[in-house]
Amino acid sequence: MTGSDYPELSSGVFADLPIAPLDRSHEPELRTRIDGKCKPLGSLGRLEDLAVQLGLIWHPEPPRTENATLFVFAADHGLAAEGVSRYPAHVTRAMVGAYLDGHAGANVLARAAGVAMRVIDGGVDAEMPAHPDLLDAKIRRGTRNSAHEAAMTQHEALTALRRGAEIVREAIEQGVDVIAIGEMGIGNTASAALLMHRLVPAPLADCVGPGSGLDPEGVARKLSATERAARRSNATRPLDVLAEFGGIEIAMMAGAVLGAAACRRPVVIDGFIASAAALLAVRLAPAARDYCVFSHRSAERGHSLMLQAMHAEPYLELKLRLGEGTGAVLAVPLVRAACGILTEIADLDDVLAAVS
Ligand SMILES: O=C(O)c1ccc[n+]([C@@H]2O[C@H](COP(=O)([O-])O)[C@@H](O)[C@H]2O)c1
Ligand SMILES: Cc1cc2nc[nH]c2cc1C
Repeated sequence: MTGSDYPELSSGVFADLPIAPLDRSHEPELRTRIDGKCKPLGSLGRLEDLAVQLGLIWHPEPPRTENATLFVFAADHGLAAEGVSRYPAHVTRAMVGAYLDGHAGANVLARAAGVAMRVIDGGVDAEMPAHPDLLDAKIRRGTRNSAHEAAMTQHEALTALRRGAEIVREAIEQGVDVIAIGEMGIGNTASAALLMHRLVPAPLADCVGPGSGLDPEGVARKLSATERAARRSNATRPLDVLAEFGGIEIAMMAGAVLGAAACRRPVVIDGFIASAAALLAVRLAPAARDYCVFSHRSAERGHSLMLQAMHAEPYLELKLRLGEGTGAVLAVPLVRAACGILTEIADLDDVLAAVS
């Protein structure tokens, strides 16, 4: 970690993991290599920029993208009691069961993309039965209701951040090349909207949307619940904003971004909620932005503005709004393709030499 503003982050898991910005001095050499490939100059468009990003992340080694893992962080939200979601809170634990059974949207899309998947209970509001594929990292059973009180203590928020970073660091040590992050948590678009409101910053009305499917009346109810939460605290410092408006899974995903960046690995960001976590990570450690690959533009209102705040242009526009990391895994084949530009496409000189 860098930034003396955050002595809390300079201890524990972050102490030995400083996040270095990418060394852009290697960019011209990477561009020259890509320009020398057997294709018209610039013809692979934005994939070439992604190849450069991967080349810089891995420099001086060639990039690797074979082993990709999606981390789905699950947690509940006290704010759900305010009627901010179309769906009841117990959907969170039901969906964790579906991931473990292997038949949820995330499982199917991850398999289609050749991405492994891990499920983390960061704070589901239930005693989850032990399961070999479920990582128990529960901080507490859901956050507190941020319309009435802080969602988390500073200690809980920091513990969740650290745990997210640790999970990713261990995975990287075991050979994961590409990290993808996603989430499950009924009510978490309200929490993400509050983080966005303070961290972009932007008016709440530009941050709050239908989430998993509220009608206009529901969106108005969600806006007034988030306004009540916002009136309770004027926090703007990222760690305070996180503790106030919470999201244990959001904290863990932010930690995952910081962990991936510290270990110099690309981290593929899913939709609205995962992007709020990336925004938090970037506000804590701006250099973490260099390691983020923004997968898709969610249909959720506010996502475009949030992406803009990070100067991010996502690769896919599929009107997805499922979450769970579904958009992130769909972008992994693009990440692998971009890697192949550097590592596999033949040089034009060699191709021409074969016919001369
Ligand atoms: O990723 C997105 O852009 C996205 C947009 C809307 C909803 N979701 C998912 O829906 C849930 C949150 O919706 P809500 O309405 O309960 O706040 C949560 O489990 C997310 O994974 C996800
Ligand atoms: C069924 C269901 C699955 C989800 N996955 C992510 N958010 C979700 C919300 C609902 C309601």
